Amino acid sequence: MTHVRTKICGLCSADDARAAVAAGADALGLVFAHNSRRRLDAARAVSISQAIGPFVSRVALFMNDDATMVSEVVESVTLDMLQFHGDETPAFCRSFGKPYMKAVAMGETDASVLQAAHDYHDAAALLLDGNRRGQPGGQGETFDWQIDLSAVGLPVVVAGGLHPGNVGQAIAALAPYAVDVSSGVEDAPGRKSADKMHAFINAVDKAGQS
Ligand SMILES: O=C(O)c1ccccc1NCC(=O)[C@H](O)[C@H](O)COP(=O)(O)O
Repeated sequence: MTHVRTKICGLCSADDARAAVAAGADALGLVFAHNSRRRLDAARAVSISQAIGPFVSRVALFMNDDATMVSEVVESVTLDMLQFHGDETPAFCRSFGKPYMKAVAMGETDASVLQAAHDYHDAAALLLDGNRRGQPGGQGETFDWQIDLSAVGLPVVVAGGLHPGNVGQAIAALAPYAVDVSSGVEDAPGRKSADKMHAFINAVDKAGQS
């Protein structure tokens, strides 16, 4: 039996954050990327972060945002990890003194997970997302799960187009450390569904038992 962890991304309210914690999420994602429809301002991010209880990780997302903006977020919001979705270099990712996760855009044929694992060898994890390079994540797009991750050497988080009905298949195909979901547990853009979050985490737990 494997405990596959779940990160729920793109929380836009304190109520949704509480519901995600109640559903059993291991980590919650707060989006600060300048090009996101789920982007938070500092005041809202602080209120969401305060609503998240202990033992649940708070992860802040960025995509080609400038260092000053990232530093301001790191200074004003309680966070456990940073997640970078753009062309940020390894030096940029590690420069904020927080553990970080680097996203790899899998929605194109030449995405090399092994190259990313080599370049970002000090990352806490690699997150494989279904978007094309340069496009924002969180669009509900899957990627081809028929890939061999055995040589990656870093924890892998699978994201992109997951929902309660397909996350079991993704886990069976890729045996990831964790899965990450945003659109697949929403009722409307930026509004999470407590029922869908429960169904998603139940499906993850079930897949980890088989
Ligand atoms: O969510 C966004 O708006 C966003 C914008 C820019 C970069 C990344 C963004 N989101 C990343 C994610 O939410 C996750 O990787 C997510 O699990 C995948 O999203 P989805 O396919 O909607 O489940």
